[in-house]
Amino acid sequence: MNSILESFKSNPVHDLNHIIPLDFKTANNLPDSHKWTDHPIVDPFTVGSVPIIDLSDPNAISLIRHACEKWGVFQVTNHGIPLNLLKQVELQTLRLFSLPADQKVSALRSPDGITGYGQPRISVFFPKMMWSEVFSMMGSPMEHATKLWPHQHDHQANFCNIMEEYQKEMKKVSEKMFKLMVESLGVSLEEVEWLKPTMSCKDPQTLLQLNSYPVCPESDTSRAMGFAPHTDSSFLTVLHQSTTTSDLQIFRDNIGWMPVHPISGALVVNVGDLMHILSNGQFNTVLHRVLVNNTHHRVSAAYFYGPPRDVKISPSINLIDHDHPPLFCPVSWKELLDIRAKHYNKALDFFRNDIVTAK
Ligand SMILES: C=C1C[C@]23C[C@@]1(O)CC[C@H]2[C@@]12CCC[C@@](C)(C(=O)O1)[C@H]2[C@@H]3C(=O)O
Ligand SMILES: O=C(O)CCC(=O)C(=O)O
Ligand SMILES: [Fe+2]
Repeated sequence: MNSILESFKSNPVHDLNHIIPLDFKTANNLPDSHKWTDHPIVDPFTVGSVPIIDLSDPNAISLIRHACEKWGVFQVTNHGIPLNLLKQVELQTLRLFSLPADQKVSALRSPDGITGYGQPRISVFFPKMMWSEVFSMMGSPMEHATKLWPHQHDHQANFCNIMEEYQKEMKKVSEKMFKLMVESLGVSLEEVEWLKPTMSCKDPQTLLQLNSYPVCPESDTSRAMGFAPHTDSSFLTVLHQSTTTSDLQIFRDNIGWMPVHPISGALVVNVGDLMHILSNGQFNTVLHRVLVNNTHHRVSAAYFYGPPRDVKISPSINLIDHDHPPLFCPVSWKELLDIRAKHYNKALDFFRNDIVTAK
């Protein structure tokens, strides 16, 4: 079974120190284990800002194409997700991460698991720990909710209902964004046949991850890292971020790091590695990171949208000709994750036709 769950089983995290987060509530300074070297911030006013696309704009498709090519990220408005649901997700997220540490640890992600509470998966690639904690789910989070709130059945049910409803809405909006991106490339939807209603066994693989960045106790927050630089491996990621601070940043070649300022009600859409492959390198998989602040507890909800199990992604035949040979060989999401588990952000090179790399 070529699914992303299998990838986690075959690449377990051996060191519990990379799964169990710090007890942020009791930390009154930034421990050495969490001190990173300085990472300078670029002045946002000199370099433009991440495109904002209104989905009801008649030019939305060409704006999406431009944003995916030049930025690899954009913010969408008029996406159809009820604002009240976004608020509810944010409140439930704050509530979950405000629980005592031992209660959160009772729902710990297992070393070879994908769902539950813990540190970001990429922690194993860095010598320093991140100032963050995450909770991931695929479908109903009930199994974990019963551990988080063992005596509060109402709360378990509330949490699960909101998260399930949110995943349903995210699936719809991700599918919409995926179709718009594919269409904007001039690629026929026939090619991505698993989107057809008749192919119900070919469901996309998805994951919802709630991220928490507690208030940093140090005044010089530049020594802490909320989420280390990475690209997402999915086709695309739809992110809801709390509006309190501008800690999410993207990296642009020849410019540097720049912020993705939160806009109330808007969703951030990241192009991921698999979309970079499908577009034969035309769409840019965006490198991003999260800083921390010393005033607000920041939360976000990231929905990763990828192909069904066993489906191999390769550059679209519509984008290939004599002058544009396929840059990548076919790869499933699981195969990409297997290589990322060992080689992290260098993984894409392993599937490039013009680079021979030993796996
Ligand atoms: C669906 C997935 C995307 C992800 C790997 C995973 O299988 C589960 C965790 C996801 C996540 C979330 C934070 C950033 C990221 C790079 C990570 O380490 O874990 C992504 C993974 C990814 O995009 O490869
Ligand atoms: O918290 C954020 O804004 C981004 C989190 C992120 O990049 C991720 O979950 O992959
Ligand atoms: Fe990400």
